[in-house]
Amino acid sequence: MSLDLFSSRFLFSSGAAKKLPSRRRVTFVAAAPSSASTPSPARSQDASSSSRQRSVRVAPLGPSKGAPRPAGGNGRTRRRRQRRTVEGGQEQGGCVPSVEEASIRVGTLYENGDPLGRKELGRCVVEWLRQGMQSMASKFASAELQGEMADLTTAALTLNWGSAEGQLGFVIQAQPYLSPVPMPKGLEALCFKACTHYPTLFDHFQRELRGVLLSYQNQGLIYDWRSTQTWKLLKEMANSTHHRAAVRRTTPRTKAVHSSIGISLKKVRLMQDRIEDFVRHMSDLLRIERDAELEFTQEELNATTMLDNNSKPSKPVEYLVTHGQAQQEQCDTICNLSVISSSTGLGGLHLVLFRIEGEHKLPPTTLSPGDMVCVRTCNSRGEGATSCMQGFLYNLGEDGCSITVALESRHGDPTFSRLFGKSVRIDRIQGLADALTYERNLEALMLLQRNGLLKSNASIDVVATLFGDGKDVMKMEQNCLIDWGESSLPDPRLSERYAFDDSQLRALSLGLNKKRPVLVIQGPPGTGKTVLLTELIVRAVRQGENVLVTAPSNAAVDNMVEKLSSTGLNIVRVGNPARISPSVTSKSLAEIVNGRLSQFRKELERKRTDLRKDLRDCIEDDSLAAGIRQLLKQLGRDLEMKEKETIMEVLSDAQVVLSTNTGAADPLIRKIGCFDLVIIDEAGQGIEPSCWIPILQGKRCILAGDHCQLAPAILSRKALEGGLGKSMMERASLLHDGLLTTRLTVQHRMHDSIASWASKEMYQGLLQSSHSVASHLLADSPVVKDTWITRCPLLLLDTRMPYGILNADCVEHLDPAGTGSFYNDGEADIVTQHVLNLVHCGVSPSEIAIQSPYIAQVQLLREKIEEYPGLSGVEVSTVDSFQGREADAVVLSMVRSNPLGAVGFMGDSRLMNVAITRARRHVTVVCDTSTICHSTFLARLLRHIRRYGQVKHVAPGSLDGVSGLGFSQPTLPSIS
Ligand SMILES: Nc1ncnc2c1ncn2[C@@H]1O[C@H](COP(=O)(O)OP(=O)(O)OP(=O)(O)O)[C@@H](O)[C@H]1O
Repeated sequence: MSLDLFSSRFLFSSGAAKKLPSRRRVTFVAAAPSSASTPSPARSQDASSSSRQRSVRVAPLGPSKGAPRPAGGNGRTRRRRQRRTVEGGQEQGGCVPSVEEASIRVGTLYENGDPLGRKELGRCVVEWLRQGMQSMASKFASAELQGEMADLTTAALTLNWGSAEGQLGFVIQAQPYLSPVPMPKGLEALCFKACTHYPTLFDHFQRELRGVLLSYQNQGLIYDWRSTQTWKLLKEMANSTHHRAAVRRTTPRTKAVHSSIGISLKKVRLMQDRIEDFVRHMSDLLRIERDAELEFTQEELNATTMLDNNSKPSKPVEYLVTHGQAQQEQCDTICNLSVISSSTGLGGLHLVLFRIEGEHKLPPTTLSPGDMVCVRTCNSRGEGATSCMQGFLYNLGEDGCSITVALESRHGDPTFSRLFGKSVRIDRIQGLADALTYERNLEALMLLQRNGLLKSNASIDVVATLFGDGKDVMKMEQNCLIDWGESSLPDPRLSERYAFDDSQLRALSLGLNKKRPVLVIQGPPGTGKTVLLTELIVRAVRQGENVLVTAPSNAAVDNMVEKLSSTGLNIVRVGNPARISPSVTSKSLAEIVNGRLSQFRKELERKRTDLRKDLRDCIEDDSLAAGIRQLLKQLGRDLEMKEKETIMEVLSDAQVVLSTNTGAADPLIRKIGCFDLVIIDEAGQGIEPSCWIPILQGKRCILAGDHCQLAPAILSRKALEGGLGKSMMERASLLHDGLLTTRLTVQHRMHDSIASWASKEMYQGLLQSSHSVASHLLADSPVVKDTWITRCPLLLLDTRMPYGILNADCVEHLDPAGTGSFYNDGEADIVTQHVLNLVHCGVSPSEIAIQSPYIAQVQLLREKIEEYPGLSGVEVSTVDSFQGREADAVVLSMVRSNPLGAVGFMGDSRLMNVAITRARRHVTVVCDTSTICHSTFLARLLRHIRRYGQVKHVAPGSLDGVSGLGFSQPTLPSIS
């Protein structure tokens, strides 16, 4: 249906409404009233001619380009939009609507829901509408007075205002009454929008009609305004289903928007529902995992060997509850300790000093600072008598008799007081269920649920992005609240440190966009995530942002601290001092604060000494002594106060704060307030609840990592299957068609023969090698001898001899400690011999890393390597703990050798991906190929090495060249 408003013929002023030939085709001539309040036939011609100037093609179909949008969006955007429209209108000249406006299809406008609000239209437009509608209302009301109502009613009913066509008819009828009223200058577009909007017009008309009728009633012209024909007719229309449907189409409730994210409240509620489901599910999984951890912890504690029932508790054996050689890797225990003193360390930790009873020294122990320990009192047999108190080993005293443990005392109740005067035992337990971590994860979920979508939440854009749907994200972008584009870099190629490749530059540019709430940097091994993050942090600080950097593990955080140390930024590492790597302690909060307080402490100590001396001198004088004691107490309080002040000073001055994900819940960090940017490194390795701890403290976040490398470590199968093992990074990278993610594609670490295996196996062949590293070898270094080994990027040392013979020394053994770990003595010998060879060739020990997925093998290898002083500096570690790092030469001991072909951990593609890709120039895999090839994944790796590298059959201890390596030879024959 298309109606030309000004070809319409409907003569109100005649007082006789003509019956319309058809409801589908309506033609009117609207005679506008002589004045705003009393329309008169005399002025109708003028009105009609003036209204001709703004002819409108009415076509109740879909909206056209340039049609005013329905109310919505936030005020700022709307105003901007209005301004733009108004400016456009002015260009067309004064009150005359533009051609674009004139051809607006008002079909959707006239029927489009709730009235445009007073705020939206502004006072001038509302006044303009009021005048027009008052004039129309007066016309209706005067018809009632003049007894012409019957005709009017007929006209109205014919138009059937309650129907869809009727609404359009109403809009058309209103035009002649609005035309004579001059539009407020500069607001023509808004007036135009309002005068074609059925609910708005109806709303104003109704209000004005009531006013006019009321004034008639006041003048005594009518008895009760409510019982007039006119009003009843209007109410009838208002109650019609069509009218209601038109108004209901966009009800105010659905149109109400969240003022921070510009999304309708209805959708925000959906988002909140999603958050609540997520929080409920994750909390359940955390609880399941926690139970599994507790069970495991209990088993570990129970497994701690006690003294034999029949043995006499004779000293000094009882100090060390011995475990088997292998068992020491899992659990080490020291008994017969007494509490000497306690003091409060930074962050509210209670540092408790224990000393071995009597004149004895501490027994040899594998305990080292940072180890998680359980502290209990014990009886003379070493049996635990109280429940376990968790803590960390802070340090082992240089006197060889003492040990300090940092115990948590979060509720102001130092429960360790019950340890005083008792015999205490300390157990190191790996995988001890950490109550604090669990509580912090749960707290983060609770905060997400409670505050996630609150206006006051700094990270609301991040929450909305991660829990909204595609349309929500688009809406936020349309409203200019967020921006997914790249920021313009001053000169991206002028990095002081690296010539970044294109994918790195793109990530850098996206990461510096302050309006981007979430960026996922997905980077395969060696693609420069760590160096990129370093650069990003430097530049973010330069653009005025303060940054919180976290990672799931202490090792990964310390890795970032190391990288940032050389940038000149003011960085602070927050966390338990016992768990911070010694190489970065200078950047730890405790160290910095201690440094700043050293003078103050010295001064305070001097005052204390003087006061104590005074106290001794006046011990007789009670009041004087009491006064001195007060002063001593005051000194303690002063120190405490000064410590607090200094901590806050250091933290608020810091441009970058670093901690683990769970460490970010530290009240000291929370006190700093909101960060501009939160960066999570190794994000693929952390469980999602832990990532919410830092994320909720920042305005935007960057997750960097690789979900093809190590995943979060989950103990419970049920929790794993429930999704706890899926990292936030993995989830985010699948959201909104990959909108949040950018990929790094060029690796700058490995020889291409090494990288091409990872590329094929894990990255669909998309990982390219930078030219600068694609062919680099050990032999390229001027200090390394040119031998066939140093010219070989991939080497397989096969413990299975040709014709399937296996050396008896090279079979796997289960750890007798019952840990489930395996070791392989023969393989350990071969690894050691090979490393010796590499060192003989000139490879620096610090550039060699030995890895194995089995802790028992790692322990064995450490012992073997320690036997050779020339090998000191060679890193021996589990694959997990070497993630994020690199070495020129990597030697991997696979351990498994059994007739069943069981490969255990080795079949985990992510683990192998990490293990192999740590190497820059050379990888040696030591294994029993006949066992390993039972895994198709590993068989492909062996094939790859055979094709691009060298294979040798080896036996341990063969110094005569039987192995083919000639281990006794310091220099090896070159293959060239
Ligand atoms: N643009 C570049 N130019 C030269 N070298 C680079 C560049 N980017 C990264 N590198 C080098 O590549 C190596 C790997 O970088 P980095 O450790 O940052 O990678 P990563 O993605 O964090 O690796 P992984 O995930 O395996 O830990 C480093 O030696 C680094 O110095």
